[in-house]
Amino acid sequence: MMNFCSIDDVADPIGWIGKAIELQKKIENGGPLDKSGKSICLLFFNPSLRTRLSMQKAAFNLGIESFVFNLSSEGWQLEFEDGVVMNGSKSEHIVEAAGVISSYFDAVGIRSFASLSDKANDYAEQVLSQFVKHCSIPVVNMESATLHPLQSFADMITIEEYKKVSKPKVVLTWAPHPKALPQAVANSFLQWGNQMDYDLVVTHPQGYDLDPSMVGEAKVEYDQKKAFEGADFIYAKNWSAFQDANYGQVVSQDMNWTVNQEKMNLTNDAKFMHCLPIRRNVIATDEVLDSDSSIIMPQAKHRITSAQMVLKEVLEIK
Ligand SMILES: NCCC[C@H](NC(=O)CCC(=O)O)C(=O)O
Ligand SMILES: NC(=O)OP(=O)(O)O
Repeated sequence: MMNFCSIDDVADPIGWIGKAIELQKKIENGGPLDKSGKSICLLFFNPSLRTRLSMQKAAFNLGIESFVFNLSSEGWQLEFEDGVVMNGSKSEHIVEAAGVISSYFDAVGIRSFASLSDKANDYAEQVLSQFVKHCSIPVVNMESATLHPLQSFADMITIEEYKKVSKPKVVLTWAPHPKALPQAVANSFLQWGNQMDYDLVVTHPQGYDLDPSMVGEAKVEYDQKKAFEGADFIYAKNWSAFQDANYGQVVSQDMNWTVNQEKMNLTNDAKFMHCLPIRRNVIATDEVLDSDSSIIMPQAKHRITSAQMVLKEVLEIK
């Protein structure tokens, strides 16, 4: 066994340099791996279970090597502003970080939630757009400040699989939560839902109106019970306030908005959906989550489907 702690550990340093130059040629010609030779970097500024594991499983299914990097706990603190004098706490600029990642991998996935304090930066997608600007490889959104398209794509696949009518009534309902959460999942669900042949409704208490450009043609209904009538799909999600005056704040924790069986009985035998993780008996009751109407497990399983499709497309895998 050998260590590699200093040059003292290398018997033939000059020979190693020759060998390393040969290896570099192999790496440039598609890598020494006998699989697709493709690799992705999955960068996380925030926690994840489904996104991380479904991306890794999808990569595995495609013969792609995935490298997970929990940047906020393990990496250098990144500077995203241009032209700053970097004499504070931030050690590395996005320009170099993105450049290095681009030179190592074939694609990069980024998870970076909203700050919920700076609406302008969040809705300008400061972090994601800086990666897109400075990376020379495809960037995959693994939930950004305002959008979660891998989730919404999986949601649409799930609705397609379970719908019993050609134009289902799909209801996105706000539900209470103890913490301030981003609007990304709701925004993205509405963006994708607007592209489908759905009777699309969004219901929430006053004060939780979403960005009108995300709501699009969806009907806004402030009476949750009315919204549930005749629904084929109930999609529950919490989000914090979008309005300027109280952006990112919890303006209501009204437990009357929890999805329960009594409300599900108002629907057209609707299927219940949620992106997970879910707070049981806050967002929805155990009774709903453990009922036959709940399709949260197949929905989560389709995260692999959506991830695999996206990786195939961005990496042009035939
Ligand atoms: N990726 C799916 C949802 C992620 C995030 N939820 C959360 O942070 C929930 C955390 C909690 O329940 O403590 C959100 O709402 O955007
Ligand atoms: N739904 C979702 O994105 O789950 P994770 O946050 O666990 O990745």
